[in-house]
Amino acid sequence: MHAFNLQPKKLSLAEHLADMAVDALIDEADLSPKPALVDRRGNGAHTDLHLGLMHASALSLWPAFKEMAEAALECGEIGLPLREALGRIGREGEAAMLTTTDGVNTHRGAIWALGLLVAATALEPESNVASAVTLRAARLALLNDRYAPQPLSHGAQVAQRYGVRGAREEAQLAFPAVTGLGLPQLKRSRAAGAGEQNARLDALLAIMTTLADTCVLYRAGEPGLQAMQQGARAVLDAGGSASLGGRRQLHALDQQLIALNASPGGAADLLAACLFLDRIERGDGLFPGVC
Ligand SMILES: CC(C)(COP(=O)(O)OP(=O)(O)OC[C@H]1O[C@@H](n2cnc3c(N)ncnc32)[C@H](O[C@H]2O[C@H](COP(=O)(O)OP(=O)(O)OP(=O)(O)O)[C@@H](O)[C@H]2O)[C@@H]1O)[C@@H](O)C(=O)NCCC(=O)NCCS
Ligand SMILES: Nc1ncnc2[nH]cnc12
Repeated sequence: MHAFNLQPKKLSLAEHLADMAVDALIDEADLSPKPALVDRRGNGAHTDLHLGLMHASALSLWPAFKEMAEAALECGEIGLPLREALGRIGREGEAAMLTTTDGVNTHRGAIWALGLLVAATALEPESNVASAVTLRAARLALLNDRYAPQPLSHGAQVAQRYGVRGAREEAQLAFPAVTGLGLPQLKRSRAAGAGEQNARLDALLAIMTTLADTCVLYRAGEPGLQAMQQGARAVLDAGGSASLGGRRQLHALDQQLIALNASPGGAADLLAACLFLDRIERGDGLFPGVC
């Protein structure tokens, strides 16, 4: 008989989904070199963020993601009770994040996107194709949470000023930047032989080519958004991040966005959503060992 039990603990579905959401956030944070974002090299365009803080923030969200999955399992269907439970848990998750980061907004958009996707997966784990999961998430996002405060957030200010779609609409439309751009690019770059890190960078860039990132608009206006979209397109047109030409364009984009103080935090959140959905689609350990 062994002194230690070496059998891995069986995870509940909710725990497993929370693990996958946190893993996606940590993989996003670690991915380097991302233009103007926090990564292994440094803080990008941020003075108040660093990699350790992004990791701590991601880990602080595990209980919220688990609770969101549990709420979905308990409710069992898309409806106002589940939407309002997710809103409450999301707000508590935001509070936990802000306590961990001493008030710095690290993952507000990610709580929203991944929270909806975790709940949508838990509702029907066998229906794990990205288009089906995002459709369920959209149906949840379309419901009106009566208890949601209506602060004049950065996203709301920018939406008023420029008439763009922000994080709410991205979810309500079933995450077109993820299913139409990020995920297909991730798969194309892998198929073309790019290494995993470069395939993920290409997926981020594909999202950046068209996203109305309200973080960029708030910090750097329309010139910042144009620089982000055109610069990301230039990297992909030059052969992507695995090619020498693409790498040069990526370096130029990083410099340009930092000079403009334009950090694509919304695109980073959607890359995390993309990595989460990729794992869900592949069923990475989702069913065996899960109780
Ligand atoms: C519905 C909400 C998403 C609120 O949305 P709204 O647009 O009103 O609010 P914002 O506070 O602006 O947050 C939106 C965050 O979403 C990310 N984002 C931006 N553009 C997009 C986009 N086009 N599509 C998808 N996602 C997008 C972005 O988050 C990232 O950036 C944050 C860091 O931003 P940064 O500007 O650097 O930092 P700040 O401190 O805010 O400003 P600076 O002073 O530094 O310039 C970081 O958090 C990333 O995650 C936007 O910030 C939703 O949040 C909501 O209603 N929540 C309530 C609770 C709830 O219902 N939860 C549901 C649980 S499922
Ligand atoms: N890596 C990152 N850098 C800055 N803001 C972010 N928001 C989400 N991920 C981010």
